[in-house]
Amino acid sequence: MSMLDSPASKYRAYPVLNLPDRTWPNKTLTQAPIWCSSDLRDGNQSLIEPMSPEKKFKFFKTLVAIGIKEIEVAFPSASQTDFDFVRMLIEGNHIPEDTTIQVLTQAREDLIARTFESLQGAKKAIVHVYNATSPAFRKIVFKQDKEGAKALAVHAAQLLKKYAAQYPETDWRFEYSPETFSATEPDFAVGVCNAVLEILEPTPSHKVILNLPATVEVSTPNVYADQIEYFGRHINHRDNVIISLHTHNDRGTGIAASELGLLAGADRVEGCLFGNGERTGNVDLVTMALNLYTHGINPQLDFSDIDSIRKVVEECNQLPVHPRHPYVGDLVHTAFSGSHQDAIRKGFAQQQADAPWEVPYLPIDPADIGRSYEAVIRVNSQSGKGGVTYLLEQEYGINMPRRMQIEFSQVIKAETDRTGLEVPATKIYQILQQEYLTANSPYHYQGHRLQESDGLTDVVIDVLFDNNLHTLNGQGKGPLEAVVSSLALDVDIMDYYEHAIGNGSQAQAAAYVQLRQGGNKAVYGVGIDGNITTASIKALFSALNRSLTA
Ligand SMILES: CC(=O)SCCNC(=O)CCNC(=O)[C@H](O)C(C)(C)COP(=O)(O)OP(=O)(O)OC[C@H]1O[C@@H](n2cnc3c(N)ncnc32)[C@H](O)[C@@H]1OP(=O)(O)O
Ligand SMILES: CC(C)C(=O)C(=O)O
Repeated sequence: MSMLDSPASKYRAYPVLNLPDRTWPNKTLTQAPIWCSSDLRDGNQSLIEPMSPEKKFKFFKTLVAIGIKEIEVAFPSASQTDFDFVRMLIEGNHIPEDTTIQVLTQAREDLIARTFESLQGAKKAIVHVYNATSPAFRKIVFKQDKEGAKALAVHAAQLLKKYAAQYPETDWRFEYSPETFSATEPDFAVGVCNAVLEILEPTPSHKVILNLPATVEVSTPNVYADQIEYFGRHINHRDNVIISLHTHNDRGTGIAASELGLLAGADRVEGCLFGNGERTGNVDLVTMALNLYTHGINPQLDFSDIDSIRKVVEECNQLPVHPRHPYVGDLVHTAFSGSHQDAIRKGFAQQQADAPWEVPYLPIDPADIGRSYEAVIRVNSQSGKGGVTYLLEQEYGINMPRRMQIEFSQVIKAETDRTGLEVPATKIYQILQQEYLTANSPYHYQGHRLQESDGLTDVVIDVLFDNNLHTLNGQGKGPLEAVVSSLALDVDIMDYYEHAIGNGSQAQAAAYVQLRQGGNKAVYGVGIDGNITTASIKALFSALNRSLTA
């Protein structure tokens, strides 16, 4: 078997809705939707090993801490484990006042009865019932016509009311999903939902949630948005209905579909953290929320410590989050390539604390979600001077002059080309030491004494040369000129730069000297010392030795 030359013989596009007066393309998002996590139900039902009660409880507490107020915690009629989990939450009084648990059931009386039993004693709860309504499901799974599918939904709604009446101590809310909504004829989906509403009689205080799933994503996100806008226009009791989105990601556009669905008038989003869920996953609530945040909208969810949340999710789902996953992946705030690093480094340098975020290539300030800046720049053979410079600045306080950045990045490039590996900051500093700070041959500086008179500096320098101690004498307008004069070599100083590393009594001076010796090409040397003059003299010898041994 292989791919078909003519896939139309096997696959076809789903019909699209004719909605020429659609309004959603001209809208923008201005506020967060109602969020509902389906991690403990849709997420859980798609795992290789469903979560243990302990893991579910840990996940539940994490969802509460994030600030999610509606949490689909189980499919209680599916298993004793799920049933017991709901009981544990209720009997253990683990549900915060401002949080509502939600549970799912098929539209079957035995399952609905068991579902209500699991919720006995809850202060409030959402019971969510579904049946698939699309032509394929009617034909293949249920062997029903349209009337049959509608009757199943209506009967389910009647059962919700019947069983809710048996547990009057609970404040009940209801949710109905025409499963496979996005593959259902839009007018039929509206018809089924209107019939359900006639039974459930929504009110302003007890709105009914109509959840419109892209159970399998079958079209481009604009088609889903048209379906949502059409639904919102035609559904009865619109003011007492919460339109909820539940997108999956089969075509890779689950987030786009939910975002466009919100533009099209939806009020609520169901999904899972980091996009876990059946097949390619449910819509990722974290990405949706942080997409709002990076447009300046408070998502009403807290991801200030995104890595701790990821840790819990990975542990509970036993699935890793991809290193390229938006906002949270290990590599998503990291630049390896030279031009990105250069722009990021300049961006950080120019970013004012209270100004709008404007660091190139970083759509979010990693610090806002608890990430350090450590991993923002990493160096390999794709990197340039910006990355090397950034790491030395950040990790070691070394701030090389521009021309030395160019020279030193070539040294690092030679290393990355040789090994093909990343070079971490520690290794970069080690190379700086080997190449510059310990360039002690043939002149190994031992110490010096200075004397100033009449605007001139006299210097006496002790150096090891050929393993013998030599004392050199020189005079000049400053220490460096005096040292150069002591050498009796053809040396021109081309560039000099110095700065402090750290502050207070622990501060050190870093000095950079570029010199040209004889006909050799100009090279840099670096010296670091507690004394600025000593740092400069060390830098001069570092440059001289590098030139003589080049
Ligand atoms: C898109 C979604 O994610 S929907 C949620 C899916 N989640 C799950 O299924 C997880 C939990 N499910 C389960 O544990 C089981 O499927 C149960 C307990 C619900 C039902 O188990 P069983 O009674 O053994 O039925 P089974 O799993 O084979 O389900 C298929 C039957 O349910 C019927 N069915 C499927 N969906 C529905 C529905 N929403 N309402 C009513 N009946 C339905 C099918 O037509 C089929 O009936 P048939 O046996 O008469 O042909
Ligand atoms: C039950 C429904 C909401 C569902 O999970 C889906 O359609 O994906």
